[in-house]
Amino acid sequence: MLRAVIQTPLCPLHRAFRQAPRRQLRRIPSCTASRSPALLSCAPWQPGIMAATALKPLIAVCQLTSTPDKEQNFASCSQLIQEAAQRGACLVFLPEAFDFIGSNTQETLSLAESLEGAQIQRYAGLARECGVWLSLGGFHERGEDWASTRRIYNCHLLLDPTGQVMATYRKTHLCDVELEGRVSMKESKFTNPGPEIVPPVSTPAGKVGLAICYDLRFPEISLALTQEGAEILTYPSAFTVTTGSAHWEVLLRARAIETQCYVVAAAQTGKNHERRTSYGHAMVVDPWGCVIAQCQEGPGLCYAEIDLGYLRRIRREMPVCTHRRADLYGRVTVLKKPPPP
Ligand SMILES: O=C(O)CNC(=O)[C@H](CS)NC(=O)CCC(=O)C(=O)O
Repeated sequence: MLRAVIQTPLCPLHRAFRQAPRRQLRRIPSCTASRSPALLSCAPWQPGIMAATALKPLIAVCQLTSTPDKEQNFASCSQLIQEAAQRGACLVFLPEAFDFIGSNTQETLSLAESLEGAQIQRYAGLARECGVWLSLGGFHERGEDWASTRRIYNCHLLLDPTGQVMATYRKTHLCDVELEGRVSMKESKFTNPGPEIVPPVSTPAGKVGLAICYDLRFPEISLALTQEGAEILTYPSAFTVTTGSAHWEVLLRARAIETQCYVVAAAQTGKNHERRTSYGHAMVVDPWGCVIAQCQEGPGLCYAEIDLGYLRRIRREMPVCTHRRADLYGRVTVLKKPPPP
C-alpha cells in the first residue's frame, strides 16, 4: 500500500517545532499564541485541528543523479536540502555518492577528498544555515591510510544542525559483483572495507543506524544496529537497474519487517555517466513494512513523518526481538573497537 504524505508548507512556529530536539517536543505549538505578522501563514491551522494532530518529526529523502561534476552535484544537493528545510524536515538524507560518481577508477580516486576538505565544510555550513540534520550517505573519503593504500573509504556521515560530525560509518560490505553481460562492479579495487559498525545516533526523528547500499543485503548489520537501539535504519544507495528492479523494494521492506524499524533509502537515479545508470526509487518504509513515501522519476525529494509511538506499538504487539533463539544461532552485536594501546 502506498500512503501519500500530504505536503503542505509549514508556518515558522511549526517548522521550529519539528526541528526542535525530541525532549522539547512535548507541547503542541498554538498558532494563536502570537499575532506576529510572520505567523499569518498559520491561518489554515485552527486551534481545534492542531490539538487533534500532534505534529510528528518530518524527514526528507533525496534522489539525485550525481555526475563527475562536483560543483554541479553540490548545487543540486544544496537546492534539495534548502527545499526540505523550508518544508519543515528536521533530517535530510542524501544518497551514496552524493558528492560525485566518477566515470572510471582513476577519476574517482582523483576527485576524492579527506573529511577535512572543502566538501564536508560546505555541507556543515548548509546544515547550519538550514538548521537541519544531514545524512551524507556515501562520501568518497581519502582516509588516514590514503598515502599507503591509494584506496578510499565509502563513508556515511551524520551531521547535526551545528554542522558537527556526530558519526562516521565506513561501508563494511563492498560490492564486487559480476553478472555476465549486465553488471560489472568491483568496489574493492578502489575502496577499503570499513573496520566497524557504529552505534546508532539520537536525532529529533529517532535513533538512526548507519549503513550503505550493498550492506542492505546483509541482515546481520541491521539486526546488530537494532539491538543497539536503532529506530531508523538508513541505506543511502546507488543500486544498478538490473539488481534494483529485482531486489530493492523487497530487501528494504524485509529489513523493516525483521527489525521493526523505519527504513530510509535515499538513492541515485538515472544516467550518471556514459556507462552507468542507477535505479532510483528512493523510499521510506515503516516498521510494519509499508512503503509510506517514494520519489517519483528523476531527481527530487519525498517526505515521511516518523511515528515512534507506532513503532513501539508494533514492537509491543509482536515482540520478535524477545523471541530470538540465540541459543540456536548466536547473537549479532556492534563490536566496540578496543581503545588504542
Ligand atoms: O562507487 C561509487 O562512486 C558509488 N558507489 C557505488 O555505486 C556502489 C559500489 S560500486 N554501488 C553498489 O554498492 C551497488 C549495489 C547494488 O546495486 C546491489 O547490491 O544490487
